[in-house]
Amino acid sequence: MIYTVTLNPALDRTLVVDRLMEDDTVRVREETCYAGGKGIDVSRVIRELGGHSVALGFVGGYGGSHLEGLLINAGVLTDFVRIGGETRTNIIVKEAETGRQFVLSAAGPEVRAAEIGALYHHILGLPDMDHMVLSGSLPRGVSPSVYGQLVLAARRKGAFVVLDADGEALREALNYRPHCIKPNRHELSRLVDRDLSSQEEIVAACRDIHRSGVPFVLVSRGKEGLILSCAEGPAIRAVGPPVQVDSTVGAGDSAVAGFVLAHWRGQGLEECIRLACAAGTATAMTPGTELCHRRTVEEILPQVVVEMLPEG
Ligand SMILES: Nc1ncnc2c1ncn2[C@@H]1O[C@H](COP(=O)(O)OP(=O)(O)OP(=O)(O)O)[C@@H](O)[C@H]1O
Ligand SMILES: O=P(O)(O)OC[C@@]1(O)O[C@H](CO)[C@@H](O)[C@@H]1O
Repeated sequence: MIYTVTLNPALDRTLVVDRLMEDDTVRVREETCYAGGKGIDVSRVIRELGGHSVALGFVGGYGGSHLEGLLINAGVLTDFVRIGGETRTNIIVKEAETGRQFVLSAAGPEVRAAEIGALYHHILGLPDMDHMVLSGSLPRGVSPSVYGQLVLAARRKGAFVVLDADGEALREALNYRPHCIKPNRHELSRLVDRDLSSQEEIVAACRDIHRSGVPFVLVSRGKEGLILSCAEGPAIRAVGPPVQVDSTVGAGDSAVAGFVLAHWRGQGLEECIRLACAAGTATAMTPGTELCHRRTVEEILPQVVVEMLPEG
């Protein structure tokens, strides 16, 4: 089974307006609400692509019940720990006239130490853990060392662990050797403490990370696709076809979902990065925080160009 962990889930509410204006009523033309947060997005895309996972993490209050209900309706299995605080709502405002999009990300509830302990023990007791995806920002009250502890727990249970985090949380977790991390270029630059722009610089940074015991680094690069750097063997690059982009929110999570699902199915690394790229590209074509559609992913899949990079 694939498990995903979202420590700070969110209801993602997208409001479409004609144009934001000061000192006047701005009417909302359309409104959508999805269960969000990075690990939850991964679970939703895995389901859309025909796979199964269990979404873990913290939910609380009416927002938490709403989020859980949305996931159940979407056919996503859930096994959350309930907390005293209220699950956050993130607001995305899209201006129909200009195409501009504003993402307002809420801090979310404070999580108590006892609640973190409950999640940790819950994870230790889970059966059949093949893959574990740890994704997203940390809620208030949770120390940056938490991902390291969760990586360790999942590794002890024999899982292949994928981590999509940033800053101190990512840096600390590397000591516990997740099998794969998924930074974008900016996250990778922060991690190695130097500016990375060219493909060669990115691959060299990944090589540094392999030396700390992480066998795979999947770097997402927006419309330039993805690079999968492997501790053993050449790096692989995937680039999708040109598409009409609407909103890239959730594209990175969709790429993680494609990679993990293909890996869970036992497919080779080239097929894993191909599905990652197709899912990310298909999500970039949907509005707001809507994620990819299976039919679009299947159309894009054969158009993704996958190639081995020369070893340097
Ligand atoms: N503008 C785009 N055009 C085509 N494909 C895109 C575009 N943006 C993203 N993608 C696809 O989605 C993948 C993941 O996107 P991106 O690199 O933006 O991840 P990210 O920065 O982690 O995103 P987020 O944190 O918003 O989920 C890319 O590697 C690419 O395959
Ligand atoms: O605040 P975090 O945890 O970094 O990210 C949360 C979030 O922006 O990530 C997803 C898109 O990647 C959205 O569903 C959600 O609102």
